[in-house]
Amino acid sequence: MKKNAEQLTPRQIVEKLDQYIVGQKDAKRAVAVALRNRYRRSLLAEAIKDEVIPKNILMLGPTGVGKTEIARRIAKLVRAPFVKVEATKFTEVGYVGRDVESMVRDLVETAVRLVKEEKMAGVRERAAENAEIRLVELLVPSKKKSSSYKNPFEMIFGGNGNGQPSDEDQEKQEELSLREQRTRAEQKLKDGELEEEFITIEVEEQQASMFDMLQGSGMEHMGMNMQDALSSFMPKKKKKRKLKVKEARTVLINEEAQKLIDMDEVTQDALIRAEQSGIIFIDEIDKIASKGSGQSSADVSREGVQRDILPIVEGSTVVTKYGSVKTDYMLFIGAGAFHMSKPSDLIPELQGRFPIRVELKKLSTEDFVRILIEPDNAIIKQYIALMETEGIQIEFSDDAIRRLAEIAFEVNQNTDNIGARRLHTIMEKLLEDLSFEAPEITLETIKITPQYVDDKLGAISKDKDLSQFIL
Ligand SMILES: Nc1ncnc2c1ncn2[C@@H]1O[C@H](COP(=O)(O)OP(=O)(O)OP(=O)(O)O)[C@@H](O)[C@H]1O
Repeated sequence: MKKNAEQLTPRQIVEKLDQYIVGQKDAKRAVAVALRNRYRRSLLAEAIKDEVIPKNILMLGPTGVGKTEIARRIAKLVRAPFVKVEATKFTEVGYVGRDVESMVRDLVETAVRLVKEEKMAGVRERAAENAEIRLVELLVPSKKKSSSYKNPFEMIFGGNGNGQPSDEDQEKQEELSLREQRTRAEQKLKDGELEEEFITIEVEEQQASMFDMLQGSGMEHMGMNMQDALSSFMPKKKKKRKLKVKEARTVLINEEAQKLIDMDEVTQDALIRAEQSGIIFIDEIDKIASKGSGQSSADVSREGVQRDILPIVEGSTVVTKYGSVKTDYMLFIGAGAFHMSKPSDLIPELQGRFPIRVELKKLSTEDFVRILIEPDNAIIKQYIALMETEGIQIEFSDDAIRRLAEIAFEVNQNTDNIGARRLHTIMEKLLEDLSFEAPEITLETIKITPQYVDDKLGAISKDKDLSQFIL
């Protein structure tokens, strides 16, 4: 299914999003169409293809109502590289114009990780076979170091019980004995009998590259391929580590998979993936819209950030450590509450680049009830699963869930409205004691009733000062 996700119809995309996000139909439809348009564009003849640029989306709505979640889910659905940035970050002291390009660099970084993961998954079977061969070699090294040396396999299982061979036959015998040991080790590995045994393996130490060190120093744009140049001079450090066979296997599979994939190919594919299907989510874009006269220094700085962002959204080439990347066909989703400003307060050029506007609704008590129970990863399902690991069954009655939703709604009204995020803090508080005591509890089923909810949260939720800090 995932492979052909690009070909999903807008209706199917919305259905997929419905599995995770409650309501917000308009926003779901808008991103579904944007995605489908990409697919349509990919089918066009080259000449016209270059003329069709993605229509970026502006999501308007208060915090915690699903803006990021919709964008993130859609990216996951089609395995598109995705990054989220806060526009206000670029108004902070110390940021300079060029820094906005870091969002594109981060996107490429994400794309590289994504493509690498996919390619590693593609060679996993072969990597696992190679890792098994290396494990056998670690357990029974093909060359005996000395006659008194015992390999790890002998340490675990003792010698092979063949007795002392005569001098002239010794070499042959040893070879035979090693071969036999290797066959036995292979079998025991296969049967999972050695998983808990310890072996020593050499692992490469992670070293921060020069380029990584330069990042954020404002010098990264001159980095380009400096990392590659420098890394060829820097020897890779190896370190011995004692690990259980099962852990060593994971390390070895990873190492073998790395060897089997071609990093140049990964980089090339990642650059194309970022260019053709990257999604950049710019949050708090409303905070850089200036409604003032444009005279104050804050206005100037906000407008400055918009002007810095503009070329990226309009389409330009950004240099990254993996190579240059064009931003022309990336999808940009701007998001903000727009309480204090309006989209029309953005500079006209930027407004034009975000032609699709969708408004996300405030969440009601009814929405909260559904968010608690319906999504595939619903919060209540998560807590039930967590407690199950302790042998405890928690059961929420319908009216207890409604009570939780009501409390979340009330606290949002009375303090800050943080949308569905409130459900997380409320649930944490509700189950705080239970989470602590769970390992000692022998009772198998715990029923969460409205009374239980009120006992745990009633007093706090009614006290505005308290709920500000606790819920
Ligand atoms: N409509 C919804 N359905 C299901 N879960 C939701 C919904 N709205 C929000 N959530 C959950 O609430 C949390 C915050 O949502 P999200 O990150 O999408 O907020 P947002 O609207 O992007 O706000 P902000 O701009 O402040 O980041 C997430 O864990 C998300 O899963």
